[in-house]
Amino acid sequence: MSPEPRILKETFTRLESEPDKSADYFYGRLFAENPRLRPLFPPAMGPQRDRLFHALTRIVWSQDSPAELSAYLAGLGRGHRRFGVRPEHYPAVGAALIATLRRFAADVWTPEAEAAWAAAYDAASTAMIEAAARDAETAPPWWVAEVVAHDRRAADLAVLTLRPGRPLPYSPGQYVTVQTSRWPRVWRPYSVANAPRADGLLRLHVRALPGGWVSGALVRHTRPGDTVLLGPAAGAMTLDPGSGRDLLLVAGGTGLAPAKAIVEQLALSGEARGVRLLVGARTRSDLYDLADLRALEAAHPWLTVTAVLSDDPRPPCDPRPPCDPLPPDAPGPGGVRGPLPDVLDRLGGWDDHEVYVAGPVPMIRRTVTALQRLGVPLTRVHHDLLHTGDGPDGALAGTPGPPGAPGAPGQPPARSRR
Ligand SMILES: NC(=O)C1=CN([C@@H]2O[C@H](COP(=O)(O)OP(=O)(O)OC[C@H]3O[C@@H](n4cnc5c(N)ncnc54)[C@H](O)[C@@H]3O)[C@@H](O)[C@H]2O)C=CC1
Repeated sequence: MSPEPRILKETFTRLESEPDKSADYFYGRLFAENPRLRPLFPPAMGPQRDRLFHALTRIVWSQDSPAELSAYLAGLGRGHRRFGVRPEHYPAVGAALIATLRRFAADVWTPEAEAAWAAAYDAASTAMIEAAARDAETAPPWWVAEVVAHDRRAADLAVLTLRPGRPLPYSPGQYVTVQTSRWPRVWRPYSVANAPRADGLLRLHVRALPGGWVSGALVRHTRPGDTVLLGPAAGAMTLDPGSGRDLLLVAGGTGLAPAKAIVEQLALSGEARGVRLLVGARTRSDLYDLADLRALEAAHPWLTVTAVLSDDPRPPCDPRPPCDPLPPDAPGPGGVRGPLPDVLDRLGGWDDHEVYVAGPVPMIRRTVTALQRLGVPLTRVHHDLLHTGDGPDGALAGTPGPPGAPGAPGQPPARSRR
């Protein structure tokens, strides 16, 4: 290893040990010296701190993997276009970052450390600026989209259909960020729930979180005819074109959205791959899309959908067929009881499958750990740790963790709906 990554990691650990204080110092300094930059940031800075540390962590720990670092920085550069960030803003951020490191890593700070950070920041900002410039040649910084349908499936859940004013390219499994007129400069990630269509329509599954700014606005205060802004598509939870393996899709709650987009992609492509979709919900009434899923299952013999209820008051059953089915009033047979990560081993062998996992962050982490225990190589487990954490203090734009890792360092805990 060249000395620079070692120095970056050693000094960065000092910031990691005091994340709140160092982030406060960083932003305090940045805005005191550059007040014109404050309007580029959202009103509540708590979430921004998480994003800063997440990005720095990725940059520092990817120094030894240039291809991964370069892909990450390109995405970051493209994503920053929607905030109105311009090339001339970068030096001020770099100066505040180095001042923060100088202070919080004082015990290990040397001229070599200063030079290593200056070089790393210069390389990172150049990569971001260049990626943003390339992106600007073909894509807008954001898309204006009209809400063409708003299907309220429950008091706290809606399926929105959006029509972007111009085509928004994405792959099934990816997410877009959304801004509503109620909360300027506040963006939250939502997975697209359908494969790309000729008419360009996108569907989003949105659960209003308690105190959720954007999710509450989208579920309770949005009507057909309203407009929202969409950021560019991102995320690594996409089908591997080189793999013909059967798929296991593990979807918790609105984590169903990307799984459904992948199912639609396979239905359109005609690829002959078996797909097992496990749809996790707390209770039967939380299975907000089961009727649609049963219709897909009836239309495609390669698809098996199994509902998994974690908080059902009735006792669990043995899920091996013939399993105690969901009661007759449920929209279909074959339900299983238990937490999603815990039922995996009872439902089959997955070590030869390609697995996609989406849902609450703790569920993803536990599922990835369970799959690892069951012998699935981490290179075949795909997830994005998409964390809406919607609200004044809980937002973190979804960013993928390192391939196969159950959780990227620096991720804050998920907020529970309970
Ligand atoms: N690409 C992705 O990963 C996506 C993630 N999401 C996230 O999924 C979440 C969905 O929220 P809701 O619909 O309210 O889901 P929910 O809270 O109703 O939970 C859905 C399922 O996850 C399980 N679960 C929840 N917490 C768990 C834990 N700590 N350990 C194990 N299992 C757990 C539940 O038992 C249930 O089966 C949101 O946080 C959203 O940000 C949503 C869309 C896409």
